[in-house]
Amino acid sequence: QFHMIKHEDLIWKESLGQGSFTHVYRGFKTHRRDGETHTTEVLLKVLDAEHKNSWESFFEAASLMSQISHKHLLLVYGVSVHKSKNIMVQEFVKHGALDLYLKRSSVSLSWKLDVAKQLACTLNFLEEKNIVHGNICAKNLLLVREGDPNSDNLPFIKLSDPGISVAMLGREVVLDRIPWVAPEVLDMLELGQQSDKWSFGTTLWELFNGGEVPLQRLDPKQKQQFYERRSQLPCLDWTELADLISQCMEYQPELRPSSRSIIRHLNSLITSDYEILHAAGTLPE
Ligand SMILES: N#Cc1ccc(Nc2nc(N)cc(-n3cnc(CCO)c3)n2)cc1
Repeated sequence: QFHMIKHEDLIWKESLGQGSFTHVYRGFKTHRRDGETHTTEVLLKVLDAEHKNSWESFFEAASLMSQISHKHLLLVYGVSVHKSKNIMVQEFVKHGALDLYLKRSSVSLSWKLDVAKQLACTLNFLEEKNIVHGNICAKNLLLVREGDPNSDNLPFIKLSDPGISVAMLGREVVLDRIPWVAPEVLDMLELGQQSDKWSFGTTLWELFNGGEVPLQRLDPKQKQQFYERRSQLPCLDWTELADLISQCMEYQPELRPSSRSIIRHLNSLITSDYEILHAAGTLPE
């Protein structure tokens, strides 16, 4: 169910960082069509050699993304296997991962709210297809278009592939995914429809906290205790949004809101008055 790309058709450029058990590089893929050679800029995601036994999960994640197409889902061109290297070839997204972008840039409240709505629509699309992503986080949101503060053209994001499934990762790595991984997944290592809602809540927190890494200073043990004590992330000063985050990060999966009600909640948030008050430094009590 995959387009196989020949290794010699790949051109490797600089390393762009890493995910769980993977390294990512900028690159190009060449393909010939009616006698002409075309090159397309791509993102090359390489599975680390020492984790090559996770290659099924690695490609399963990619095939999930290529079986369905949606404007907010990253395009996967195919895979390339060469000697012991497993490579996923995906569209290169101009502005990279959202977590880094948020750390570097200041964006308006309406910018953030628009990104949140795009992610909520994507969550709804996946829910209607009964597909569980399993790794929703700001690092896996890619910024196709920046949108600029002055004019009103808005940002555009795409959700990346989920990567190696949480069931294949070691306990240490799963603990380190607290607070994105839903509490029930930690126990039974089984992803359910509702677990994406929890991760959505954490991603909203990242989005409205300037890309700050939640619970960054906690070690795996303390992160485990965070869940054992049913703790919540520090709440934002925008109460209506903080309410949505805590609804999504409800410890009982069945109490989390449907993606449709998440969309309704986001559409009901008015940024204008809040933005003015926030700028003025006087927050509504
Ligand atoms: N400076 C800069 C810059 C960096 C990257 C991109 N583009 C891009 N496109 C993708 N499809 C995936 C990623 N990507 C980045 N980090 C991961 C691993 C964590 O998910 C995936 N980056 C564009 C500009």
